[in-house]
Amino acid sequence: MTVLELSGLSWSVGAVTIVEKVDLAVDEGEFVAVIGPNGAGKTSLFNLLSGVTRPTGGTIRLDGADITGLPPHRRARRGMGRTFQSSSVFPTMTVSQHVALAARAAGVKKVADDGEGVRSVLERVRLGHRGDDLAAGLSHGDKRKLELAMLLAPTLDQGGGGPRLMLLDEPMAGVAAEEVDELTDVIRTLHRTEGRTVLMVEHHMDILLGLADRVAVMHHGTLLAVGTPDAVMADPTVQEAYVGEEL
Ligand SMILES: Nc1ncnc2c1ncn2[C@@H]1O[C@H](COP(=O)(O)OP(=O)(O)OP(=O)(O)O)[C@@H](O)[C@H]1O
Repeated sequence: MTVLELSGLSWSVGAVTIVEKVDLAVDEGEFVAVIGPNGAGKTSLFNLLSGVTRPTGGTIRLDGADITGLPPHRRARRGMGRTFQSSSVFPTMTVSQHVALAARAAGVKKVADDGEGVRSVLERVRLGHRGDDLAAGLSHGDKRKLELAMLLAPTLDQGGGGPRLMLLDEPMAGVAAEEVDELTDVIRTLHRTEGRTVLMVEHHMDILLGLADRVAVMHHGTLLAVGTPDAVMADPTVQEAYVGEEL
């Protein structure tokens, strides 16, 4: 079943077209990676998907319903959650307090910082042992895990299942090489074991092998190619787009 469907999705600022006529259908439980050279329009596409910016053309459908004009919080209520490219944790708050705050901000009542709900969410992202620590002391990899926990938190009162569709904007950015495997594992679990649909912006193809079902390549705002990681890597037009950059 198609969860997310983009048709002719476009975004221009003045005379500059930044996202141009993107067509993409994502099935339930699928993992689609969005890659592309710097400035290709990946984050702009995510901003359109999450409702941070309004498209100047085209439509976005979630579970068949047109959500093109809905603000971010209404999309969140329909099961869409998003992380941002830059890390957004507060250094002077503890890890548990972050999760509780994210839950309260989404309207979950009676959330205890040290409660069972918060603990179980932290365990799912492998931060169960860090609940009382200040976020300032976390490594980049652990900060990214905390952001994932905060994405799950708004559904704490319904078992903490989290959004059915997760949009992850470069979750590996700034993460040390030795932490990448574990973070990849956490994301894989959220996807496979929990049956969640994931869209993820990622620069490094090697991370996506074994994680993504399909890879969508953006270039100059358009979708250049969509296919399995192997097919996309072997595509001469993709290789050409990446000249001078590592695929
Ligand atoms: N609000 C805006 N106004 C004008 N131009 C913008 C705006 N937002 C983004 N752009 C431009 O649109 C293009 C795409 O930017 P975007 O951040 O979406 O690319 P990206 O693929 O995510 O890049 P990176 O890999 O470097 O994060 C860039 O040339 C950027 O300068």
